[in-house]
Amino acid sequence: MKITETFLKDCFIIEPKVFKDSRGEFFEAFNQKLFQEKTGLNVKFVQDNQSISLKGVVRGLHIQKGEYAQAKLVRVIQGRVLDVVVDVREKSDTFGKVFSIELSKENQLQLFIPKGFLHGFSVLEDNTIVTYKCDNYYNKESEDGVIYNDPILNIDWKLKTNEIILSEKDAELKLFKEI
Ligand SMILES: Cc1cn([C@H]2C[C@H](O)[C@@H](COP(=O)(O)OP(=O)(O)O[C@H]3O[C@@H](C)C(=O)[C@@H](O)[C@H]3O)O2)c(=O)[nH]c1=O
Repeated sequence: MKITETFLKDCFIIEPKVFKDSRGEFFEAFNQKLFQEKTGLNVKFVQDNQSISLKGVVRGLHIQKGEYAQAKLVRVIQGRVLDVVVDVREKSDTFGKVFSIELSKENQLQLFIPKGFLHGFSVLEDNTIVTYKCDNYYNKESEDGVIYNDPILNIDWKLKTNEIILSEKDAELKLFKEI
């Protein structure tokens, strides 16, 4: 397992060690001990989520605030997404900075997102399955978010404008300057 910190502190790219043989392949999708050794972070995951989406879907940008803040470990088990995070930790040197990475079934990369980040992804292939571990439970009242096409963040979601599919909730999210 190779773990590399992105230019956003505490946000890591994880590349699992894949064992291939005549049957197929095997990899450890998560190993608490190795994760802690290589990141220095003691994260305890309590919820696993999975979504399946059509090409063109954008989910995000989402965050849970306060006592329900969540760190997440995201991977794709079918298809391809552009995974996007924004550092909104008030005292961070990289506040407001965006990081994005393609996660796919093929590249098997994972992104660890610390608490205090907005998170979203655009779906680049039909029937893409995204799964992610969270270190805190879902809490509707703690949800907040920023609209995907915020002019300050100016994120390139790698989709054509006319193919973007949003939930009603995501279409009404606020601007970055309001969060
Ligand atoms: C996120 C979540 C949703 N739900 C329910 C609420 C709602 O009825 C339905 C769909 O929820 P949403 O529309 O919020 O799902 P979605 O837009 O996929 O929300 C997710 O987006 C990505 C980008 C994240 O980072 C996640 O933390 C989460 O916010 O599922 C849960 O029961 N538990 C959960 O943990």
